[in-house]
Formats: sequence, C-alpha cells, structure tokens
Amino acid sequence: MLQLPKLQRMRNLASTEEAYEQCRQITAKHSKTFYLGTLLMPPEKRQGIWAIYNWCRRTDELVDGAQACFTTPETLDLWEQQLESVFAGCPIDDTDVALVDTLGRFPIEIQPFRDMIAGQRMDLYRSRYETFEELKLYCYRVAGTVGLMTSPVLGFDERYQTAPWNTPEEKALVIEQAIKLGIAKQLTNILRDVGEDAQRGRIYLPLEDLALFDYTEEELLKGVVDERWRELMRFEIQRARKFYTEAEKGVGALSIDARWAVWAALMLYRGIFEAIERNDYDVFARRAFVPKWRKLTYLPVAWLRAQAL
Ligand SMILES: CC(C)=CCC/C(C)=C/CC/C(C)=C/CC/C(C)=C/[C@@H]1[C@@H](COP(=O)(O)OP(=O)(O)O)[C@]1(C)CC/C=C(\C)CC/C=C(\C)CCC=C(C)C
Ligand SMILES: Nc1ncnc2c1ncn2[C@@H]1O[C@H](COP(=O)(O)OP(=O)(O)OP(=O)(O)O)[C@@H](O)[C@H]1O
Ligand SMILES: [Mn+2]
Repeated sequence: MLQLPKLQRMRNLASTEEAYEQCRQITAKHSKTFYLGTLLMPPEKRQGIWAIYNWCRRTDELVDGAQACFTTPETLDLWEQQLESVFAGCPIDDTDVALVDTLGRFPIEIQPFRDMIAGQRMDLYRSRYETFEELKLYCYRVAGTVGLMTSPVLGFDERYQTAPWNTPEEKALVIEQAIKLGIAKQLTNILRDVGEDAQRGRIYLPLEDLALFDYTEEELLKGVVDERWRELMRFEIQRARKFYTEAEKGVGALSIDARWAVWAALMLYRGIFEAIERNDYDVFARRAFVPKWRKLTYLPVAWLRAQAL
C-alpha cells in the first residue's frame, strides 16, 4: 500500500483573525469580482466566503497554478486528507484555521468539497470533452459545488423558509439553482479563457459543438476567428445564459443581506458575455473583462433586484 507522506501540522498556527485576513487578501488578489461581492454582505458572512474562496483557490491552483507541474493524483489525495482533517476540526496550516471557524458557524457539508477535488482530478487527465453532458459534470464539480459550499453561509430568507409552499421539492429546486449559478459562471469562465486554455492544449468546448459548426480542434488551437467561430460562440453564450436565467429564480430565496452580493456577482460575471461580443468573439487575442466603471453601474441595479423575493 503506497504510504502517503503524513500530513504535517504547522507548529504555531495563525490566530482566527489572522487566518481570515490571509483569506481576505487571497480573495482580493485573485478575483476583483467576487471580492467586491463579499463587501456587500455582513462581516460574518463575508469572512465565511473568504475562507471558502481561499480553499477553492488553493484547490484550483494545485492543478491550474504555478505548482501544477508537480501535482499528481497523490497530491490531491493528500489535499483530500487535509480536508477531512479540517472537517474534523483539526487545521493543518494557517488558512485552515479560518475554514475550521467557518464550519463551526454554518451548516456546511463536506461532499461539495470532495466533489471539487474530483473535478480537479479530471483536469489532471482530461483535455477534451466530447459532449455537453460530460462538460456539465466537470462544471458541476469545479463550480456548481461552490454554490453548495456558499449557500449555508449566505443563508435563506425566513419568508421563504416558513412559507407553506416551502416543500422539500421547493428546497431541492433552490439547491439546483445554486448549482446552476456555479455552472453558468464556469461556462462563462470557459468562454472567456478559450485562448488561455488552448495555449495549454486544453479545449473545454464540447467537440460535438465544434462539429456542429464545422470548426476543427486544430483551428481552435490556432485561434481562427471567422463566421463559423462567431456562430459557435453565439450558440455557447446562448446556452450559458439559460443557466443564469434558471439561477436567477433562486436568488430570491437567499437572506436579504446576501442577495445584493449574489446579484452583483451574477451580473458582473454575466457581463463578460457582452465584453466577448464587444470584442467580436476574439477570445484568443483579447481577454474579455468588465471594466471597473461598468462594474460599478451594475451595483445599484443588483441592489434593486435584491429587494424583491
Ligand atoms: C459573492 C460570492 C457569493 C462569491 C463566491 C466566491 C467563491 C467562494 C468563489 C470560488 C471560486 C473558486 C476559486 C473556485 C475554484 C474553481 C474555479 C476557479 C471556479 C471558477 C470560478 C472563477 O473564479 P475566477 O473568476 O477567479 O476565475 P479565474 O481563476 O480568475 O479564471 C468559477 C467560475 C466558479 C464560480 C462559482 C461561484 C461563485 C458559485 C456561485 C453560486 C452561488 C453564490 C450560490 C447562490 C445561491 C443561489 C440559491 C442562487
Ligand atoms: N488571468 C489573467 N490574464 C490576463 N489578464 C488578466 C487576468 N486576470 C485579470 N486580468 C486583467 O485584470 C483586469 C481586470 O479583469 P477582471 O475583471 O477579469 O479581473 P479578475 O480579477 O480576473 O476578475 P474575476 O476573476 O472576478 O473575473 C483586466 O485588465 C484583465 O485583463
Ligand atoms: Mn480572475
């Protein structure tokens, strides 16, 4: 039996406040959009999101970051052991201290975290997706899971909780909508990063879609932008927008003090599609992003949307 190196707990771990500050810095550094979103929610909830964001970022960096070339399946096994330790209340390193504290405050389950690691394992051995169903499983694992991780922190509106129509089926529907928001954002991320991923030999767009528009893998890897490519991108964006539309129905079930943040993060991320369209679908030569001034115009609209159930 392969003996994995034992988890080595760091000696003097950070205090809880120091650990949350480290998580805040990581969130602010890696994602302006999500960081801005967390500032729109109450302190205890934003700290919990920072702790979850940091864990997700560390998980993603294992396969997507600078140390990815050293990452093996055994690395992810060790990372999963560390996760089990955190859920047992035993932090291994500094930022684990923040996640352990968050787990003590909110009813968060471990399975979505395990599922995200399973998604990262897919990135270790897969660089193509034949069908949208295969891609959807990947998107659930790396992004739909984030909706499941964060929903207990965001909380649910009491009117929604006590409403007579709030049947188990209704609750399941809202969970589905949380997952769909994650999938929608991952699909957005995939369309934004087609060029970046192609440079690493990765194509997330389903090959069945490329064939539909008579566009080849080789042309994608070369960054060919023509009418076939634009048609393919319009098709992908249209499908991804449907996931946002579904997810929007669930935002109203969240606590009112978290709805502004989620509406803002939803609109800011979906705004990347308009940036791709403004760039005439050239995601190879130009990174699509929402300029800061435009992000700010979304905030009052997100606030208004957040007032409605
Ligand atoms: C405001 C708020 C609630 C933010 C959530 C922040 C959070 C914990 C995000 C985790 C992001 C992360 C690092 C995941 C690891 C894998 C990964 C990279 C996933 C993709 C994210 C993109 O991150 P980024 O923009 O930094 O990408 P680059 O690395 O720079 O390329 C993903 C696209 C996943 C994002 C998924 C979500 C934020 C889940 C959204 C769902 C909810 C908040 C549930 C809402 C509930 C209902 C009922 C609708
Ligand atoms: N991975 C990246 N590669 C190239 N440029 C990037 C990258 N990430 C951010 N930028 C640049 O940072 C600026 C802001 O982009 P953007 O809003 O996407 O930032 P971000 O932190 O990636 O936000 P989010 O991760 O929430 O999308 C833009 O100029 C964008 O080109
Ligand atoms: Mn980013």
